Amino acid sequence: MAQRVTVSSDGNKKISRVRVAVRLRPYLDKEDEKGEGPCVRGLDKQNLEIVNWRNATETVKYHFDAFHGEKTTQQEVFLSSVKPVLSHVLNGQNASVFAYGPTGAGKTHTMLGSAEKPGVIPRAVREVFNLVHAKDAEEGWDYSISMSYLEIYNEKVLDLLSPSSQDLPIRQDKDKNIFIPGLTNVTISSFSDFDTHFVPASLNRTTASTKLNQRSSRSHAILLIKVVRTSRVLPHRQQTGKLYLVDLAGSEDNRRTGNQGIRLKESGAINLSLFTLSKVVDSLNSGASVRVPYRDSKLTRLLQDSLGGSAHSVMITNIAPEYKYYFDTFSALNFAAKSKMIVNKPFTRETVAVPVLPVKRAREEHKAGGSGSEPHRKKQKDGKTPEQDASSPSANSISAEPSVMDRLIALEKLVMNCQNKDRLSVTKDVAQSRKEIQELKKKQKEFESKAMLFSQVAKETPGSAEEPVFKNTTAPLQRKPARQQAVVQPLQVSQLQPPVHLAVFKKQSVCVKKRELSSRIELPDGKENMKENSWESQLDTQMLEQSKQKILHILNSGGVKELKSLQQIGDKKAKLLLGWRELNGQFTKLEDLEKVEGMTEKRFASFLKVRDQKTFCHGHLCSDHLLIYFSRLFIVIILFLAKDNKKMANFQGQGFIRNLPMRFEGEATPHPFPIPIFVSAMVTCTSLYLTH
Ligand SMILES: Nc1ncnc2c1ncn2[C@@H]1O[C@H](COP(=O)(O)OP(=O)(O)OP(=O)(O)O)[C@@H](O)[C@H]1O
Repeated sequence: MAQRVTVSSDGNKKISRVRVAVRLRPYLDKEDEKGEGPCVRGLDKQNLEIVNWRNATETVKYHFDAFHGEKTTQQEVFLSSVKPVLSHVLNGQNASVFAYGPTGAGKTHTMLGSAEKPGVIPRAVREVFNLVHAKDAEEGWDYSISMSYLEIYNEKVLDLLSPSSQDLPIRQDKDKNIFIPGLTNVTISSFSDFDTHFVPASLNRTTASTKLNQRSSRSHAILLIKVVRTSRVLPHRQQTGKLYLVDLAGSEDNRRTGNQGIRLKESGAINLSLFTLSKVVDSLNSGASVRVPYRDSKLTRLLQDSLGGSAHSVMITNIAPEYKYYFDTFSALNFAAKSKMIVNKPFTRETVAVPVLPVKRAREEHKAGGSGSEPHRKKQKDGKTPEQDASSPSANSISAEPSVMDRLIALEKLVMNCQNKDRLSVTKDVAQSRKEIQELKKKQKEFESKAMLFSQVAKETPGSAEEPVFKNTTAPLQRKPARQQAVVQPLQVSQLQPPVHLAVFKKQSVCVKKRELSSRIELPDGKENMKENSWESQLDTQMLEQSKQKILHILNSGGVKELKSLQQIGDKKAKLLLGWRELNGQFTKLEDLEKVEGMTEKRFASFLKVRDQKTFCHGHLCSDHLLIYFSRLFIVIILFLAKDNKKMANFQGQGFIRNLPMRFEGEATPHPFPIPIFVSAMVTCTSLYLTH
């Protein structure tokens, strides 16, 4: 009996950049759309250009690993973009191919294809079998191939090979491999065997008709092909390579898809997971110290290995030529451009068989009910087995040292099995065993107390409990410093536009009104007042600017929770905002909000109103405001003491002391005693402060 121990090391990890290919689908047969001409076109085998929406006379150019034009065949896409990564799977490494792009752009066509034009999935599986057969003869390895097939629908992981199963959990083992306990894993011995399982399972996938696609995928589908090869000679090295073939659901603009009800809910889940995918790519590009939000969606959790992980990855971005897809195409190309910055570190996963002490067998027998002949992992009737945690004792890597409990059980077995010995020696053995058992129990208690102590320390250590398990501490990612590799010349020009000044904003609140007022009032000695007035306006403008920047920051980088912290933004609106951002990129100004679906002009106006009120009442801004009030009070007192009733009248005219008692308003004769006035002014200022 032997058990398997992991021997793969970090030493053989080489850097492998995510390969990004773009595929342009041909026009679908609507003659009127062809008349407009395409919004995007290929320049050569790696370059393409798209019309610049900011300036229609210019184009934005992109460079990728491969560009597949509308005439490219399924075979050509497979040969140039997919075939090169397949050989790694036979060497115990992971590889993934995923199709990305807007709805109706040809992802399913690329991945699945049709009977006449088979896509990447059937071609890749056939090729894996071909490679295995070619290798089989020449080397001393035995190969075993198995498959799993799942979809992520409305943030639920569903087993397509076992459709009755519920939402499955996603886990990570101690070697940082992602796996799904309970997911069906069926052994396949030939391509036709694969077909037998795959075709009916594909029919289980959730699809529906939308305005943009008759048969739109409403879920992300992931096919996993696992290749395990075992050396025929001792120590029976075993290498496990996984191939993920992913057909993502397309990003959707619901104004165009016409989605409602359940379709709208599906669309929300799709857009949200694609948005998280985009955030993951951003985090990976911004440096090793940034937390990568893999856990924010099931999709990114599952693709963790393919993005910044240990897989050889290929992304095929599908785009459409029609103008109605323009913004989807533009944002898909930007996503593709930033994805090619990501580097992975593939390595071989290998285990070797090591002999197990007989006591280990005793333990297994004990677990299996004592029969010893029953296999530990039960096979289902049809050869399907649920996936196991690679770190569990039944899987690959187990500590070679038998536990105290194992040894206890083994001792007891020894005692039970010695019926042929004579009584004396049995008694002697039993006494000896008891002694040993006592010692072992003592040892076990020691271990337990140490373990408890250790877990307490771990809890108390700041950050240790919060440390995300997916964080790869052993292999820091290497990334190029430059973030943008796409050649985006016209965009760069337009990005140099001067920033929009706050003063031109539609709803400008108090400060602008004041400025207008001050310019209208004729002051006899206006110089001082103008100065004071502009200083205040400046302060107000700064506060508004700060508030505006804060809101823009939240709009551009916040998740649903942060967006909901904004006034007037509820759960639904937050999701719409995220969707808008996913499709159109960053909000450059608050007015962009008006373009978001469901944000009417009226709602936008009330959003701004609340924003202005918030600016003046919110936390630290209030202290600035208080400062203004007390400065005003100070000026009023000086004017009062200087008996300058005229200036005071001007001051009042501008509403600076609007709530002060009438008698303060510059009487014919100055007040003989200023203290009551001062007290009254203090009370007024405080009440002003509180009421704001
Ligand atoms: N390269 C191509 N050649 C011919 N037809 C294509 C090509 N790409 C896509 N199509 C056709 O375009 C239509 C939409 O394609 P497909 O269903 O693959 O889009 P999708 O991106 O998967 O959409 P969704 O995200 O909504 O599932 C289909 O009828 C498909 O046959």
